[in-house]
Amino acid sequence: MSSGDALDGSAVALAGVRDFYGEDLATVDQLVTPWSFSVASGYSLLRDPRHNKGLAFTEKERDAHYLHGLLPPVIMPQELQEKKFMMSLRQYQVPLHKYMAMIDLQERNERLFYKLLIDNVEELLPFVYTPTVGEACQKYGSIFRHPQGLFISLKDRGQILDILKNWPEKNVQVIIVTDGERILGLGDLGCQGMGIPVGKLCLYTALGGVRPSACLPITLDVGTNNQKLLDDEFYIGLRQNRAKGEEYAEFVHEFMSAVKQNYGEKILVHFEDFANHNAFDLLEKYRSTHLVFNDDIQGTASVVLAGLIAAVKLLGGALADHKFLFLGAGEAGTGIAELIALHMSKQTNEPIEEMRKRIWLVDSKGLVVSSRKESLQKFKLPWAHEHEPITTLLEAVQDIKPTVLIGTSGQGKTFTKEVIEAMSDLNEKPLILALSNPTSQSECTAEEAYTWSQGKAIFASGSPFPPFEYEGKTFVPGQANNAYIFPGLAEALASQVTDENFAMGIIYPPFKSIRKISAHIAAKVAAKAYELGLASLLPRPDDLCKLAESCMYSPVYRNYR
Ligand SMILES: NC(=O)C1=CN([C@@H]2O[C@H](COP(=O)(O)OP(=O)(O)OC[C@H]3O[C@@H](n4cnc5c(N)ncnc54)[C@H](OP(=O)(O)O)[C@@H]3O)[C@@H](O)[C@H]2O)C=CC1
Ligand SMILES: CC(=O)C(=O)O
Ligand SMILES: [Mg+2]
Repeated sequence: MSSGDALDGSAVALAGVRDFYGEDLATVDQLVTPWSFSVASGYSLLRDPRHNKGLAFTEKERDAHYLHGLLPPVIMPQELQEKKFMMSLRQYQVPLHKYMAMIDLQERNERLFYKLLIDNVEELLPFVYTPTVGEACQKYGSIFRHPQGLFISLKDRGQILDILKNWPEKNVQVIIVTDGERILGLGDLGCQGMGIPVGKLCLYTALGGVRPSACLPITLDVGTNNQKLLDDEFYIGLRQNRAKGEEYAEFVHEFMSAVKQNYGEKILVHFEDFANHNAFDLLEKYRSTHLVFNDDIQGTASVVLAGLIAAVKLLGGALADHKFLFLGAGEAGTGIAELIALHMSKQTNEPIEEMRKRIWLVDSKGLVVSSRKESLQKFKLPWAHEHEPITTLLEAVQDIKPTVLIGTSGQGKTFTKEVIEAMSDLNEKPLILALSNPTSQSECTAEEAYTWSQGKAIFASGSPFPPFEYEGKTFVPGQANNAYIFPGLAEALASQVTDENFAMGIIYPPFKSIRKISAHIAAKVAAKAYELGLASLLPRPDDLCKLAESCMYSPVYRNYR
């Protein structure tokens, strides 16, 4: 196509956003891809991950699809394949090897991959997701085998719509896009950040039940400022420094326009792991024209609020009785802080400005206070309260006297023994959330939180920690990770925490029941949509939870005619 034509607003309006197949009069001047569809059989069926069943093909299917001779005689049902794969996976000692084995399986046999992930979610999540996915991104160039999403680089300017059309799935419903600048707490990983949208979309399917073909991972390669990667002979991205300013904005705008033109108004664009100097602006810029969601700002806020609502049940009192101190005043920190303030304002009928006064943030320069206003980024301004400057976290804890301490700094080991002890001196049950990922960047470990607080802390973390025994009592740390929610409702998640969970000090329900949790959250979201008159499925089904469960992707092999 002549690239510019589809990109301004008027062309988008004319072009018929749903014309995937190039059949509308409005699009006659545009080039289209000549798609053809055929039934996979024989060797190509075995090489097609979406339809491959490995040794599970029946005699009848082997007859009908020209598979005889291509497989050994045995017919192995999916359950036995699953058992076999789990046995071999457990042999690997190195987490990255488990990650690679899982990715290989996904590329070979998608349904078996998801069956494994769904049935063994607590065991496998740490490999497909944080912490291992962080290491995978750092080494993505060396372990790269097959592309699992779209790489759109600055070289593709003017042709982004064409690039989107190269993706084989037409009915995409959700895109997770990153530009790789703030990958977990590991910083700028450039094009190698692709592991994050790929991993997160696996969770949309495994945890949330969204079909895999509806999910599209995208990395926008605008360069990297990570010199180590630029010098790495196996680096897979553009070897240049990051585009910024207008060049960056125009590139992202072409992408956002092309996405809507190709997939329609309802496509969800989930922004992930952008640096905060772009993340807030992108959310603001596109929230009125696109269905956008920033997981680090909004998803994290929901999950943390859910944990706090549950924790308050354990502690007694109301959320507004608490005082919050954050280490880290970026996307996650200010996103969570704002949702807490909103929630407290709703609960107390007090203005949000009053509620914000109960929340304090520390950044790399110390406590965010009004005397710093001139030099603060916009998203920190609501938190710049009147106070003397304070430079260290320990002093901030001693002075502010928080009941809740939340780590969103991306800096490991910053909740020191002194900090945890100070929290424990101040509170009978200090609530400590070390949210930074991966494990290496966690503000403290579960063991440190429980030991230094002498078993008093209620603790949850962004990456998983195993249960820890302290003086004969077993503490099970919860995982405060946006994986629970990617768009969802905090109250719906909090209501899933049972008395049994509370008894172990957990403020999040276990991941093993995640599909039930997701259905419950989806039902609450749908109920809200009906309440607001936004739902299109009419009449309203009686049991929204059952409906949500019935819509979920099932990884069970299908029978072929
Ligand atoms: N558990 C979960 O679900 C989630 C976890 N996270 C994790 O949270 C972390 C932060 O992410 P995000 O908020 O997006 O990142 P940002 O870069 O937006 O924010 C980081 C903040 O930490 C501050 N900071 C950095 N170093 C220090 C230090 N030594 N002492 C005090 N403050 C410091 C920065 O200060 P300054 O502003 O001065 O630079 C900034 O305010 C990451 O590790 C990420 O993995 C993120 C989203 C979800
Ligand atoms: C979990 C997540 O989104 C992050 O650490 O960035
Ligand atoms: Mg993230």
